[in-house]
Parts: sequence; structure tokens; C-alpha cells
Amino acid sequence: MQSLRVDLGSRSYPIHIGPGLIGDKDRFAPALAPGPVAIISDSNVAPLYLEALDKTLRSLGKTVLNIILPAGEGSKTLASIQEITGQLLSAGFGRDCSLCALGGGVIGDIAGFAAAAYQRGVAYLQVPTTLLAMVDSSVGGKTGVNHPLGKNMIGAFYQPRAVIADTDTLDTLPEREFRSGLSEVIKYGLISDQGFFSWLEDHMDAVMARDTAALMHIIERSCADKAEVVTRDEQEGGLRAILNLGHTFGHAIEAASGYGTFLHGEAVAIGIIMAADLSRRLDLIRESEQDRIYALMEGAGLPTLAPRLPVTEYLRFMQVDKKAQGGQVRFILLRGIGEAVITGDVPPAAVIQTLNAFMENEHGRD
Ligand SMILES: NC(=O)c1ccc[n+]([C@@H]2O[C@H](COP(=O)([O-])OP(=O)(O)OC[C@H]3O[C@@H](n4cnc5c(N)ncnc54)[C@H](O)[C@@H]3O)[C@@H](O)[C@H]2O)c1
Ligand SMILES: O=C(O)C(=O)C[C@@H](O)[C@H](O)[C@H](O)COP(=O)(O)O
Ligand SMILES: [Zn+2]
Repeated sequence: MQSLRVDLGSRSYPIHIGPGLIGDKDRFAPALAPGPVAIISDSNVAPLYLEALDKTLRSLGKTVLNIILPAGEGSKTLASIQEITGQLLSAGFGRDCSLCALGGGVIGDIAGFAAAAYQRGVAYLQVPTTLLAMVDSSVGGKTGVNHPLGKNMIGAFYQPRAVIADTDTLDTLPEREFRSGLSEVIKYGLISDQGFFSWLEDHMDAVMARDTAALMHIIERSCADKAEVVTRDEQEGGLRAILNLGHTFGHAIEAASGYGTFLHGEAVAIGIIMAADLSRRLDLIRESEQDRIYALMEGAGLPTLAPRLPVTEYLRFMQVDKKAQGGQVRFILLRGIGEAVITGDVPPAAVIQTLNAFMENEHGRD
């Protein structure tokens, strides 16, 4: 097992990564509030891992309530928050309860927001079971749900009490979901960790084969890179926006093509390639660097073609991006591999050139 810490003063918490952790009551005990526990999971994950977690929590003397939502992005709605809070109230759960998010990023985001809102805030733990959730969504306290007009539009910054990533759960993760998580891993290399990007170029075969040591390395390095950013800027006053590389385009792809058509990581992979294209048009990166990014995404089996939607549709969803300031969309661009830049003065003509290029020749590379 490896353990890291997210240092946020009184809101600090550990991240534990390793095999068999769902059965390790000593990881759970220090993070739980005194009262009962609700496990929030989804219809795919619950049959696989809920019984084991339930048993661990009961061995700590806890009363346990199970709440199971339909699997998939379609559940990331306010209706799910209503469902969870309704079940908590019916079971008589008070402010001394804890919620355990057992699942991928969808469950983590929903359960985290339910924890932030229920009786104005109760304890919660992240027990991520997808690669994407282990490397990204379980860490940093961004919680929330979608709105038909935009992704993650309703939510809160609310930190978990612990992140407990049982790497054994990755054994059952479908291949497409595994690959989806890799785009967020590649993102860390691009925004702040050139050495990690090079390591991924050299070890992608081992990663794709789910080699144990390679998986431990990418999860640990990703969590460390994310924790470093979150510690310096918890609520995205500035720096944290770099974690959004590829997301301005990516969120537009997810929303405009209907939530769930593209997995989040797939949309982010395409979005990162589009952001690299825009960075090259603005002479921030060289074509050779753009080629390396494209090659690594392809090597990870991720999609690189943007869906053919009207450019006006892309622009409509990009306009509501939460990073916009004074009506001006801000982009996360690359100044090289390993260095991100947050910029609010991208000429609209350049953005439209990138969008047109992807719509015309499908991959956006002239
Ligand atoms: N809060 C954040 O900082 C943050 C960061 C990145 C992404 N996100 C959000 O995370 C979501 C995507 O998360 P995701 O990719 O984990 O998707 P997901 O939660 O939908 O999980 C993917 C699929 O795999 C299934 N699954 C999960 N674990 C499994 C396992 N071990 N074995 C078999 N099946 C399993 C799930 O039931 C689901 O069908 C998006 O909504 C995205 O916006 C949030
Ligand atoms: O933690 C962050 O900060 C991120 O931006 C991580 C992203 O990978 C993640 O998709 C996040 O949910 C996006 O947040 P949003 O504020 O752009 O909705
Ligand atoms: Zn993301």
C-alpha cells in the first residue's frame, strides 16, 4: 500500500492506494463520523463490491444503509440527490452519519455533493473503483451534478475525509472504461510533469497490460500531481484551472452529443488534442510536440476524432464553461509538454480555425 496526504489544514486527508483495501477496516475507522454509514454505489459496482464494504463497515460496529443508483452519466442529476437525501431522511440519518462513495467518478461526484448538501454537510469517504476515479475524481473535493445546459453546473467544493483506492477492483473494469481513465493520467504529464509524460511514452505497453507495478505508479504519480495543485489552490481561484486542460472542448463534446455518448475521459482525450492544436496555431508548442501528444493518446487506445457537430453547437456549450470571466471563455493551453498556461485572450478566429479543422478533416491536423 502507498499513502499520500492532501494538505488542506483542518480539511486534510489521506489517499491510500493498494490491493485489498475494501477489506481493511483500519483505513476506514479514522475517517468515519460516529453515526451510521450509507454506501452510495451504482448498479454495476454494487453486485461486485458492496457486500465486502458493507462487511468491513459492520465489523466496525456500524449500522449500514445501501443506496444503489443506475450506472452511468445519466444519473448525475439533481433527481439523484433528491433520491439519496430522501433515503437518508427515511432511515433517520443525522449529521453524525458518513457517506461512502463506492464506484467511479459519477458516484463520487453525486455522493460528494449529497454529503455537502445533506443537513448542510456530513462526512464522506471516496472509495473509487475506476482508474479515472482513482487518478482524478476522488481527489480534490469537486462534487456535483450536470444540467442539460452544461456539465457539472450544480455542485460544491467539499473535501472527503479519506480516499481509499482498492486496486483489486480494477480487475473487473471494462477495457473502454480503463482507457478512458488514461486521458486524465496523460493530462498530468502535459500540465506539470514532463518526466511523467516521457515515462508514459516508454511504458504505455505495461500500463495497457495493467501490469501491477505500472498501475501503482500511474495512480500514485497522478494523485501526487493533483494533490500538489489542490493544496495550492483548493477552490480554483487560479492555478487549479490547469486541471481543466482539454475540458472546455471536452465538456462541450459530452453535452452536445448527449451525456454518456462519449465517456468523460474520451471527450477529454479529444479535447486535449484540440487544445494542443490551438496551442500550436498560437505558436505556443511545436508541431513535433503536438505529434507526441497525438501519438500517446492513440497508444492509449483513446479516440482522437471529434464528433461532427455544428461549430455553433460547440461554441454554445463552450460559452457556459465555468472558467469564463466577464463573458470571455478562458482556455488551458500548453506552452510545451509539462507546462500549462491559463489564457483569457485567445483570438476567437483561432478557436474557430481549430473547430473547423476538426470538422473538415476529422483530426484537425493540416
Ligand atoms: N470531481 C472531479 O474532480 C472529477 C474529475 C474527473 C472526472 N469527473 C467525473 O467523473 C465521471 C466519470 O467517471 P468514471 O469514468 O469513473 O465513470 P463512471 O462512474 O460512470 O464509471 C464507469 C463505468 O464503469 C462501471 N464500473 C465502475 N467501477 C467498476 C469496476 N471496478 N468494475 C466494473 N465496472 C465498474 C460503472 O458502473 C460505470 O458503468 C464524469 O461524470 C466526470 O465528469 C469528476
Ligand atoms: O479537479 C479539478 O479541478 C478538475 O478540473 C478535474 C477534471 O478532470 C474534472 O473533470 C472536473 O470535474 C472538471 O470540473 P469542472 O469545474 O470543469 O466542471
Ligand atoms: Zn476530467
